[in-house]
Amino acid sequence: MKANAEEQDRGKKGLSVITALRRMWELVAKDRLVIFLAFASLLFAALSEVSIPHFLTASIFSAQTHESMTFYRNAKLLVLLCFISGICSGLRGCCFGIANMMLVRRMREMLYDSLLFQDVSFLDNETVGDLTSRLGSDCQQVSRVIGNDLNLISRNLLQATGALIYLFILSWRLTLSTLLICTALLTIVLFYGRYQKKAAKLTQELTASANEVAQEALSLFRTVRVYGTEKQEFGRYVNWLERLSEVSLRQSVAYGYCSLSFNFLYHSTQVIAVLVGGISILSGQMTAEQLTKFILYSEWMIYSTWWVGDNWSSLMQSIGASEKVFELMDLLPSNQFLSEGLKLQKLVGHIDFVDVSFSYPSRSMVPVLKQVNLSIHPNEVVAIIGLSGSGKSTLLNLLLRLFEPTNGQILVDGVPLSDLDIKWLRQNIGYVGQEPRLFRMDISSNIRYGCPREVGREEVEWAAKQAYAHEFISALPNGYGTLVDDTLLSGGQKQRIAIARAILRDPTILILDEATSALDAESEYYVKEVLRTMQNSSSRKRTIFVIAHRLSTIQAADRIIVMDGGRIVEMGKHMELIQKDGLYARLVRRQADAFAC
Ligand SMILES: Nc1ncnc2c1ncn2[C@@H]1O[C@H](COP(=O)(O)OP(=O)(O)OP(=O)(O)O)[C@@H](O)[C@H]1O
Repeated sequence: MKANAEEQDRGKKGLSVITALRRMWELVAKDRLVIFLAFASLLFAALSEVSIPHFLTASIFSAQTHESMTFYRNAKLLVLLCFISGICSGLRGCCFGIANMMLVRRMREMLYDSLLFQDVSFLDNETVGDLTSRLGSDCQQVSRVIGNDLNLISRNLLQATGALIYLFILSWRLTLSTLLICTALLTIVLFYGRYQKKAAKLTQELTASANEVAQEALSLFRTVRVYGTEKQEFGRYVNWLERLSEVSLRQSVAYGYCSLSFNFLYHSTQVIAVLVGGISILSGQMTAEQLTKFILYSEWMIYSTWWVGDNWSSLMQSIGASEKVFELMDLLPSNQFLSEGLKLQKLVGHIDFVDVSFSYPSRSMVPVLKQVNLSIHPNEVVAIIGLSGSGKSTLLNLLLRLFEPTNGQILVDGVPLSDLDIKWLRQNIGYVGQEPRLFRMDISSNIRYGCPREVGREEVEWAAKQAYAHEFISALPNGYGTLVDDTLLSGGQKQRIAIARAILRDPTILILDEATSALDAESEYYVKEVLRTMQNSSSRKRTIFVIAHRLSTIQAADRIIVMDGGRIVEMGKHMELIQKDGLYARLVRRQADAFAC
């Protein structure tokens, strides 16, 4: 409890600059050579740049006093300094750019890796739009830290320090006035930086929400069109944009105040320098050359101070954006990936649900499964039916270990599911979900997707034939090489590809979740045939679960399980259940009536 409270407290305060920079350093430390080279070239470039005004003024005044030797020496040094600063600046930019690229790449890699290994329930609390926004714009914003912010802060700090030392040598009195002005400027810019950090966090959140709304509407484009809600969706998006504009407006006003202060203070330095310096020249305490150098270096210093502050506020924005990214990166992977687990020599396909109860983490008070007891024999074909929401898919989700039972346990070949190597088990399960989704790749790759072994073209075609998908695939312009995505094929075609994908794995356990619901009557007949072939195949037997609303498919099962309100209420063969005249018989009658109508 205490640790939790501390964590929350830290979350509220936000990430400190040091902690954020340390985290970023850990990400790029492998390539520290590039970073050292970047800082070394930054040092040389800054030192040579800060020396240029001195030699520039010295050259001009030595020419005016006809000291040709001094003039040529200064001019040569000036050329050399220009070369050094040019080469080192180029090297600095290149090295910081590389470091930047490495930082953003590793950040995205680690964030994506962390997201992919979360529990399935993680997505109940986070939205896809928000997460892709973290991966995209937030990581991009953080990438400015090394290549831009730190680079420019260090460069300007070095130059300001060099200029300050030089100014003190020239006139400590004048320097104190410049220093006072710089301190005022820095205070203003630092306050502005703090404000920017907060504004950046808010901007990230609002951008993520806007993304989320747009992603939702675009992915449900057909629904939006059919219901004519384009204007409504546009309004939802614009609502977030308006809030974003308000924040940007406030940011712009703050920036305006900051620029105004800079201009005022900058010109004050010049006026003070000319007034005090002019009096000093008149009284013979200073030469015109010294005053020129002073004005050049004080300008340099005030500009550097401004840039340090400006880059500091940009750094604050980046750190603001990094908070949620690091938070997500720090999430521990799902327990399933933490331990190795057992791999059985051979999976037989005997499954026991023992007193299994379950409620979804996002609705922990609502029981979805209540003390389910069920024993499935190897090679048995089990059909699960029941009213919508009775818990059929949930039961099979638990077998796939997408969620853990709240109570009770599931045994596979007598071994608790939680003790098994889940990756190995899933390799032995073929799964066709309620709404099979296809990846944006060719059909052949879609069928091969996730297959644990190398498969050739013949095997892919064989699986497609088994799923009665070969014919329509061959009729496509590029056959198995046709690029598809989730929208290009009909529901039934997508389901047949998903069935081919499941068959290709040669699974011991096959799960078809409403696999026939999107198929036409002819395809449904073929799928029934697939089930029958698999059941009767002499070489390979499988335990098969089918959730289907079409009773014609279910009748072929060895056993029918009827669920209601998270419990198994009936179990048996078709005829037995019809004679029992319970829920199953009612469902059959209801479907028969529906067809008669
Ligand atoms: N991720 C989730 N978070 C919270 N509740 C959920 C989640 N998924 C499903 N539920 C709830 O669990 C209950 C059982 O859902 P389930 O999908 O298992 O039913 P089903 O019998 O397969 O229904 P259908 O035949 O309509 O697919 C439903 O009340 C549903 O609202």
